[in-house]
Amino acid sequence: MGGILVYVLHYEGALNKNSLGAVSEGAKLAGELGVDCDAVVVGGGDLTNELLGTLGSYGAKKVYRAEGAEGLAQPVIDVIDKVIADNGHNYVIFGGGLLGFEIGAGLAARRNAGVTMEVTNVVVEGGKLIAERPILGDSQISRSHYKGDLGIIIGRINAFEVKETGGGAAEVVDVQVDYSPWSNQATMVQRGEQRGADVNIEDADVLVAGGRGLGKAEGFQLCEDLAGVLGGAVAATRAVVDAGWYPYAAQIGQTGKSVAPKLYLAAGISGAIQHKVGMQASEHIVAINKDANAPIFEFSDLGIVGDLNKILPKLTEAVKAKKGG
Ligand SMILES: Cc1cc2nc3c(=O)[nH]c(=O)nc-3n(C[C@H](O)[C@H](O)[C@H](O)COP(=O)(O)OP(=O)(O)OC[C@H]3O[C@@H](n4cnc5c(N)ncnc54)[C@H](O)[C@@H]3O)c2cc1C
Repeated sequence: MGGILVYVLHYEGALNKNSLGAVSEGAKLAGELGVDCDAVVVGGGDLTNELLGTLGSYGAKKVYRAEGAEGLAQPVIDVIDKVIADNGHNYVIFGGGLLGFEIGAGLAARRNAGVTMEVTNVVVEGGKLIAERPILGDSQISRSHYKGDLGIIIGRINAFEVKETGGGAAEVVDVQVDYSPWSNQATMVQRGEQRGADVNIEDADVLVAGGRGLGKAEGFQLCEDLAGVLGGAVAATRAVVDAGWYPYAAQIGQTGKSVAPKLYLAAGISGAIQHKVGMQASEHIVAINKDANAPIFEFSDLGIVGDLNKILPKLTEAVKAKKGG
């Protein structure tokens, strides 16, 4: 039986955290199947043996390295296609994200494989992988069985936990690829930089989340002030991200990130199911909403009915005073 191959994204000499989660998950599953988990990377000179060797500590046995354009789907599809043709992997795992969707879909078409996206859990049954994904507003779980030689699994962002296994350096294997004539027709013109994109909301113990109740983009200053004194970070609902008030990197929920901080303070957020699924695992949930019937109060530990414009600055001052500043 072939092994599991995981695509690893990188940017400016650093490996992507979601991809490390996918490698950790792939290694765990490979252990249960009795096969190897390998990784594949595409890029240029910053992909050193030293950097790629570190994937061994997340459970990767070999790392296949191809020189090519990073950040575009078609060249990566060519590379993965070649690695599978040469080594017979039966599953490919992606950590998620738009590029993962595009590569996974292209690879499925190229190799006539099954593909499941937004996967939150993978289990081994009868020597095969089964991908599970929430459906119908996350109220049910759908299970994908794969027939044929290849199954493609695209995770939901942050669904797979990063785990170091303590393994030694992975072996780096260079792959020569004849790119398809169309694969290098597109070039990366610019990578978007987003305000707040550098904030790591998954690792914050305290999140102050803002919704449409903030009224306007500038309203986020109230959340940033409170998050600042609490040593936390700022999160957002899809409604405000879609409105351009805050970057997508901070979006919590079904189509954003899933978080589990010690404290999740929701200001001006109604508590829609699609938001709830991304934050309900928080240890303590505090909600501020002017509507006493807002759904968020149904799953909050503490609810404050009132105007956030008055409450947030007072909270910030109170925390500052308590800290003696
Ligand atoms: C397929 C799909 C996927 C989705 N994915 C996501 C997702 O990942 N994440 C997500 O968040 N949403 C998602 N949504 C959208 C979701 O359904 C809701 O529309 C969204 O979460 C609402 O955002 P909100 O709470 O900011 O806005 P609203 O629902 O408009 O709520 C604003 C709240 O602010 C309160 N308010 C107003 N003024 C004040 C004030 N001065 N003081 C205090 N409170 C005030 C109001 O009472 C209200 O409860 C998705 C929807 C679909 C269909």
